This record gives sequence, C-alpha cells and structure tokens, in this order.
Amino acid sequence: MEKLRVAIVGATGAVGHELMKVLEHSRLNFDELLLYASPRSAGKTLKFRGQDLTVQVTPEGPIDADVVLASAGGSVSQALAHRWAEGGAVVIDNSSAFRYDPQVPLVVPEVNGEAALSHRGIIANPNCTTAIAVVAVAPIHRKYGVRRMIVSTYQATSGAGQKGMDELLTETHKVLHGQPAGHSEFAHPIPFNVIPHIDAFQDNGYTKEEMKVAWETRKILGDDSLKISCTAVRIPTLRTHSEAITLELEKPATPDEIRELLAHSPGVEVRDNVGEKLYPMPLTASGKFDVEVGRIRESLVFDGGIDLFVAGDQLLKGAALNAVQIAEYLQEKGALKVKQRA
Ligand SMILES: NC(=O)C1=CN([C@@H]2O[C@H](COP(=O)(O)OP(=O)(O)OC[C@H]3O[C@@H](n4cnc5c(N)ncnc54)[C@H](OP(=O)(O)O)[C@@H]3O)[C@@H](O)[C@H]2O)C=CC1
Ligand SMILES: N[C@@H](CC(=O)OP(=O)(O)O)C(=O)O
Repeated sequence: MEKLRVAIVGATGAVGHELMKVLEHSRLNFDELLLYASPRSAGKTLKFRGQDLTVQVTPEGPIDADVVLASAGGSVSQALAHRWAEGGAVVIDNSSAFRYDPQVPLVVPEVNGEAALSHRGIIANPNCTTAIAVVAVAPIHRKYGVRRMIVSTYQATSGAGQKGMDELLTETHKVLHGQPAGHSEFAHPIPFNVIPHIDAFQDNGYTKEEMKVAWETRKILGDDSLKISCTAVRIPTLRTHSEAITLELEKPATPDEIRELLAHSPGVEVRDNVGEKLYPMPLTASGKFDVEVGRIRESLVFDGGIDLFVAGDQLLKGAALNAVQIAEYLQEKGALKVKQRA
C-alpha cells in the first residue's frame, strides 16, 4: 500500500502552526508527517492527531517526502527548495522566493488550480494580501473584466510571523503600564498606531509588499494589462488582513449583481448587510477558511465600478490553508506521486 508522506519545513513558526492545524482536518489522504525547523527547535515535540512528533533540523539535501510544505522564509527556500525537490517531492513554498519565476506556478486553487499541474517540482503560494484579494476579485474579473484596481490594506501583526504577534502584545502591555513602546519587527512602535510601511521601499516609492500585490495578482489572473495600485498598512491586530478594494470594470455591474456573483463563488462568504451592522472584520474572519466580503457598493469614482471590503485570515487563506488546498487539488487530479520506500 502506497503511503503519502508530508513534510513541513518551518513547523514551529506562525504559518507552520496553522499548517499542522489545517492538516489535522484536511481531506488530503496522507499517512505520515515530518516536521522540520532550525537547529534552535530540534528535539521539540509538537502534537499532531494525538501523537507527539519530534521536530528535526531541516535537511540541506533531498527530503524523503512526497509533499514539502515550506514556511521557513525566503532565504531558506531559495537555498534549499530545489534540493528538497530533487528526491521527487513537490515543494509548495509559502515564501516569495520563486513567485516571479515564469517556470514556477503561482496558485490559488479556486482561481487557477490547473496551473499547479504544470509544476516542475516547486509551486509558489502567493503573498497573503494578494491571495485574499484574488479570491474576491477573480470572479468579478472573469465576468465583468477588471481594468483598474486600487487597494488599501489593514494588515495584522502576524503577517510578520510569531515575533510580530509577540511584539504587539509585549509593547501594548508596556504602554498600558506607563512605559514607552519599543519596536524591532516593525519600523515604529505598533501599539495604538498604524504604519504605512510593510517590507522595503522600492525606487518607485511603493513598498515591496505593495508591488507584490500588483505583480502577483497579474500572474494569478493571467492578465498583464491589469493596472493595480496598493497602499499596505500594518495595524495593531493579531491576525487577519483586511483590504478596501476599488474596481474599475469593463462591463458595468450593480452591487446586487456582484453580491449574487460572490455568493456563488468558492472561498467567499458574503457578509454584507449594513442595516444589521454586518460587514467583514478581523474579529469575525479570524479562524475562518472563507474570505469575508462586504460593503459592496457602487463606486463614486468609476462609472459602473465597484467598491468592496474584504477580510481574510492571512495565516489560513494567505498561507497554510492555500498550501494544503494546492496539495489536495494535486491529489484529487491524480497528480501527487507517492515514492516507493523500503
Ligand atoms: N505570516 C504570514 O502571514 C505569512 C507568511 N508567509 C511566509 O511564510 C514563511 C514563514 O512565515 P512565518 O511562519 O510567519 O514566520 P515565523 O518567523 O513565525 O516562523 C519561521 C519558521 O521558519 C523556521 N526557520 C527559520 N530559520 C530557519 C532555518 N535557517 N532553517 C530551517 N528553518 C528555519 C523557524 O524555525 P525556529 O522556530 O526553529 O526558528 C520557524 O519554524 C515566510 O516565508 C513568510 O514570508 C506567507 C504568507 C503569510
Ligand atoms: N508580508 C506579509 C506577510 C508575508 O510573509 O508575506 P510574503 O510571503 O509575501 O513575504 C505581511 O507582513 O503581512
């Protein structure tokens, strides 16, 4: 009997933690889970399906697994992902190391799952902000044609990993006890603040996070003509990224038509009843697999255009969940090879 073996590289991190939780209840049919992290974590145990699994040091050569879910950062993936894949594993990489490589598919299963089938050992998982936006925007683009897209984000501290969340809690505690807040993961103190600076500034004045939204949305939607501008902002929440999105459309659409379309789109929960104060929020979207979409209204700027607000748990749809969904998709299509083992 063939036994599918899955490995997580970066198992002790914020995304790794979510990968384990998603895998616990995933429909991915696998028998064995291997956990890897840095030498700092070697020997730690993490619970999975009632068993203690020991974290090992990440191999610098092939990993004896069929699927490697990588979330140990771009430099680790850049250096090692090809070697992990050498033994025949498919590497689904959460970092930005390979997203812009034309040979590497960049996949959100609800939108362009079939792209995953053309992989050559590595599949890239998109930037979290991008993944959440495209779940809502792709159906609209397909039916009405998006010409221009303007995005403003409200990104949680867990976007900067476990240390980001720790910094929010520790520094907020200090402020509440009359001490000044410090900062190390963020450019400025995060408590009671918003910071319009995520990742490095580029020559054009945008940050890399903002440019990722433009580059990656075009690649996933397969449309280089799409004009996109993003302002990415860090806010003092723990998890879930929210985004205000304005769309100029080729064919005009009414808010009701968009609501109806999104109500039947995979991965979307329409949460849009202002009379009942129902709209997307981190408070309600955190821990959910679906991306909440609401505040759907006619744009006052673009004729027949649309404004909307989305909130998606970026540790899930923006990272762990999307990666597991790619593996599930490959398995459903019969495209996951199980290696012969002694
Ligand atoms: N946080 C988010 O919202 C999102 C993150 N991502 C991407 O996922 C990746 C992980 O992010 P996140 O979980 O937030 O980060 P964390 O900092 O929380 O976790 C990093 C993980 O990588 C491991 N690691 C660090 N250095 C090495 C190394 N040299 N060799 C092996 N393992 C190493 C850490 O192990 P140890 O505990 O031993 O140090 C830890 O398990 C990044 O590439 C990030 O860009 C993508 C989308 C969203
Ligand atoms: N940059 C995102 C999270 C992230 O890790 O993105 P990427 O995988 O593109 O580096 C944030 O800080 O919210």
